[in-house]
Amino acid sequence: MAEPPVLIRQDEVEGLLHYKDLIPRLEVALGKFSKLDSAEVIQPVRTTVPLQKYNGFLGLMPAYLVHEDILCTKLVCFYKRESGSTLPSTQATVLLFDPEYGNVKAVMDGEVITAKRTAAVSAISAKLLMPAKSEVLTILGAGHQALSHYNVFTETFSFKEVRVWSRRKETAERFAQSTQGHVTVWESVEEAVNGADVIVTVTGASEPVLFGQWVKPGAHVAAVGACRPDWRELDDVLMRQAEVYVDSREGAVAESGDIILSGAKVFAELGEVLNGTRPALREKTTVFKSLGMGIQDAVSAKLVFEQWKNKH
Ligand SMILES: NC(=O)C1=CN([C@@H]2O[C@H](COP(=O)(O)OP(=O)(O)OC[C@H]3O[C@@H](n4cnc5c(N)ncnc54)[C@H](O)[C@@H]3O)[C@@H](O)[C@H]2O)C=CC1
Ligand SMILES: O=C([O-])C1=[NH+]CCC1
Repeated sequence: MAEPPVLIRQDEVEGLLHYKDLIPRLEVALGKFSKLDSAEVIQPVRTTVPLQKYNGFLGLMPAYLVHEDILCTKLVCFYKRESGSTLPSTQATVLLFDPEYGNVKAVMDGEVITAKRTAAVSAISAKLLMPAKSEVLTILGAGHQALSHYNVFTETFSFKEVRVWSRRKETAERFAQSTQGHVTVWESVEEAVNGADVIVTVTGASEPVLFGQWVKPGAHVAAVGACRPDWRELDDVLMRQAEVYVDSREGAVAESGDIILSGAKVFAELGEVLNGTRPALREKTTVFKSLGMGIQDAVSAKLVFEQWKNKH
């Protein structure tokens, strides 16, 4: 009979999941995904169950990586929160299975995984697409994703200046106090992104907060929020003037309001760039529209479980 699943708590996941291990595995997984070989990677577009009464959704995100034999699903609830709300906007749990028998090997916290794998994929996009000499990073939003993006972007690259904007100045100030390095707080998005080489949008907005007219030509935008077909973070001008990269085309055309409502064309998946089948147009203005993928959770969960087993 199978062993009962181990339970891996949030603080343990935090200590076990490191960007230096995670980024190379995510790059391999994204590349495999973009080869569109269903004998290698199986990942349906996430199923969402609306929670109308609470302004949220339950997302089911299964994935199977055949060669690595990783079978996993994440269950994630995400919500549109009013300004000043203290309720979390994302809650997640990850289940790692034994694919041969079907038993669950591990149940683990999914919040750290979601924060770190999303930020790591944005860092991969920046590595491929940001201008060669990038000095200024602006983060729009000051929540969980803002912090994980700050951490991986400052660990991976050397920006001369990091700026933050949030719709409440106090939140941006609290964020700036919580980071290891110096972060400047800006009161308007227009000023915060002026001259920025890399812009990360990690807000809970459902209307555009970043407008193309403010974005420096050639800048790279990693757009992480707005993951419903009627939600936006970026305006039509930016979406149409930029070369648009995505994690999954199938996911993007089903779920991204920024893509669907602007009519922007998807230029490439990150995995296609990693595979060398589509170019990285670094000299152009680029948007990486991130929606999040089950395979990203799957490789993260495998890594956490491996590290956990090494310690027990
Ligand atoms: N692409 C992906 O893989 C993932 C995307 N997300 C999305 O990333 C976004 C940020 O997530 P978290 O940092 O976990 O949330 P959080 O609640 O910790 O932070 C959200 C931030 O956005 C700001 N915000 C909320 N509503 C806003 C509005 N209408 N206009 C401007 N700013 C607003 C808040 O003040 C806060 O600074 C959310 O949209 C979430 O759904 C989350 C996980 C994965
Ligand atoms: O990939 C993910 O976990 C999510 N994408 C949008 C909200 C949660």
